[in-house]
Amino acid sequence: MKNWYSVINKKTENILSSIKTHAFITELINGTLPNDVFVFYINQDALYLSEYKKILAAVGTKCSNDDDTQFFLDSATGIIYVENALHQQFLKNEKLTEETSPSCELYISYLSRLTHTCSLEEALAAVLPCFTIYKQIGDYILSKQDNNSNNPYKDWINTYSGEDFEKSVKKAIAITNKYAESASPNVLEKMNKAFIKASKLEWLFWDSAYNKEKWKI
Ligand SMILES: Cc1ncc(CO)c(N)n1
Repeated sequence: MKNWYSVINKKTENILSSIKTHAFITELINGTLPNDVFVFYINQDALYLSEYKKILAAVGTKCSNDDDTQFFLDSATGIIYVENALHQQFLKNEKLTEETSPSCELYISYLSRLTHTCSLEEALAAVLPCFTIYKQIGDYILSKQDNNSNNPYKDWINTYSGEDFEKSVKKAIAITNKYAESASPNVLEKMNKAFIKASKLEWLFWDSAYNKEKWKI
């Protein structure tokens, strides 16, 4: 199938718009998101990213094309820098937890399971929303900023609406589309499921941060 991403992107428009209208995002846009909620989110995101980078490296080693492998290994390395920057800026002087929230754990575990026990095509489809949704949400938030300099979260906003991230998102889409081109209908169906599930988990991640989700026991 040609241009698989544009088809699945359309199919998941409802998930993207649910993220755009989520209180976490609307309050991030107008700068009223409570600091403790943002800190909870960044703390969980740091825990998420430290596993996600290993997942990207694993996806990279599954690719047979050298350029594709390099891309995922570079993305994994890039995440280490992002993590450190976010840590230093938003988490200094904060009390942090090492315990992943249930939704964070679920997202990491889902990606890890697909990467290690399913086909490369499914793994590629599962990790893609982390790129594409953050790009779309980053651009959306930036488009709603009249005076970005007053927003306490502007550095976070600029990270995901920037050009470097855009290049990387385009490349991730191109690689996944290339594999989809020669995939069977059965594999394409599995790729769709993985992309949809991971997109829902993106929504859940914001929602769980907004509610400062705890383990019930
Ligand atoms: C949960 C989540 N998904 C995607 C990204 C973008 O890398 C992120 N930082 N966190």
